Amino acid sequence: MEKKTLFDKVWDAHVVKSVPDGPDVFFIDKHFIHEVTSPVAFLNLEKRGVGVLYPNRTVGTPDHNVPTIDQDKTIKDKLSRMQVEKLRDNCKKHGIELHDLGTAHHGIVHVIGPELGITQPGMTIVCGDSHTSTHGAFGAIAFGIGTSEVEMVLATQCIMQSKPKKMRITVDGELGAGVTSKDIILYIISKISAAGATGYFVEYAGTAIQSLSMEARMTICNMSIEMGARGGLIAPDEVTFDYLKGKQYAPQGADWEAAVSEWKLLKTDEGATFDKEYSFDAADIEPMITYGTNPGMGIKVVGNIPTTDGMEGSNKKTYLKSLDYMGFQPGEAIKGKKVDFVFVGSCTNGRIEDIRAVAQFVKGKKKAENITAWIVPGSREVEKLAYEEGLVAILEAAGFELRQPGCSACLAMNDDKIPAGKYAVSTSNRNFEGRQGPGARTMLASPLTVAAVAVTGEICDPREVL
Ligand SMILES: CC(C)[C@H](C(=O)O)[C@@H](O)C(=O)O
Ligand code: SF4
Repeated sequence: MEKKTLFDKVWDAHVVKSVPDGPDVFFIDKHFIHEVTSPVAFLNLEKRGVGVLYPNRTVGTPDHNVPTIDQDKTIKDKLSRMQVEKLRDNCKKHGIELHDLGTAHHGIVHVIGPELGITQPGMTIVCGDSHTSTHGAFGAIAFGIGTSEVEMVLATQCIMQSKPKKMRITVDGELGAGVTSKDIILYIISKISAAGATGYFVEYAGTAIQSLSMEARMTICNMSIEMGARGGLIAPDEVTFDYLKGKQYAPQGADWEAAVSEWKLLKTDEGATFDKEYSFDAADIEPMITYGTNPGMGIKVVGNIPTTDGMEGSNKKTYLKSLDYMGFQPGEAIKGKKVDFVFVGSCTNGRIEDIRAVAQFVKGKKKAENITAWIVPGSREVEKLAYEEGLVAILEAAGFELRQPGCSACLAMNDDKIPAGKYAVSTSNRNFEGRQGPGARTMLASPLTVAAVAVTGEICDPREVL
């Protein structure tokens, strides 16, 4: 029998029609929409007089540009208000489920999908958003699409897709103390570069990956896109099933049993081949931080910023430009650099385990005076748990400011902007120039490292801060 990878199995099960030498017509099980990339798609449908084919396969939430204070009041920013209102109108008109601002399951689209059990193994999932790759943690094929494809999915529940190449990244062994899944993915990207997986769909495998919780797996799949991959996925296992069991949209009763036995088949066959393979040893991974302006520019927190040795021409120029933006010199240590802001949130690390990790670390401590510390839960559910578990009290006592759910300072489309020239250590996924505000300098790290930085006020090794 033909040996198949997990990716092949899910892909092949969703091809409606194979077009010789052309892209496949590909069926989409679930479609998430948010306020930024859906309005034009709906507008075009309207112009064409076309409806939404399967409204119950689409779920919406406003997340990108919503304010994170006073969410019960009218949104002040005009563009944001218009986009959120458009999303509301479009969902209402087409009978699409919407988790609106202030409702129990509002939040970042990639946080609420898994939380509600909408995201399930073996599914195909799309959203007009690159970090749709997050959902791959469940053994789903999940990827971002453009607005014209959003329109196509709304109208037909299908898109045209050429099958990407397949890559497997295996991480075996045990993680050291203070090393988290965020460090794994920052490490991988630093090794293979921000373009290293371009054209591939990545399967993450190995004992270090299997040992992770669902939330930690989501952090890894989330950042697949930051190394150029179309998406990333992890074979579902007992951890996945335990996470999903009893969730609102997960199958129930006899359907649950049937689903789990199907899901258990979703793994790469022994002997199946990949177009490219990488292997890493978990023991080599230490707490990581980025020093530059793409997520591949990462080093261990105890490391030095690379020198320009061996770099030439435009590469060297781009590298120095990036360091100049960050205000860093080649060869210097990153530890001890003063920081102004910390941001805990986003679809990478804005889930309850992340907030627990930060709260546990800062309990009984105070943030440093030079630090402004923002904590933005990924969803209302996360916010609720953070209150119930007493985490908010701990964080506020330490001097953190809690905001309401949304993308917030991850991309600073709302008022949550880091001022120009200031340094932010952030649990999010992108450190591009101006990402967190014009002129803002972003350094990506794990929630644990961010917590340690909040307390010391400078780049530090969380393993050394008691
Ligand atoms: C606004 C949206 C289209 C964008 C994306 O696709 O990822 C955003 O979520 C981001 O993280 O940059
Ligand atoms: S939290 Fe950040 S990365 Fe995630 S969807 Fe929002 S803007 Fe994009």
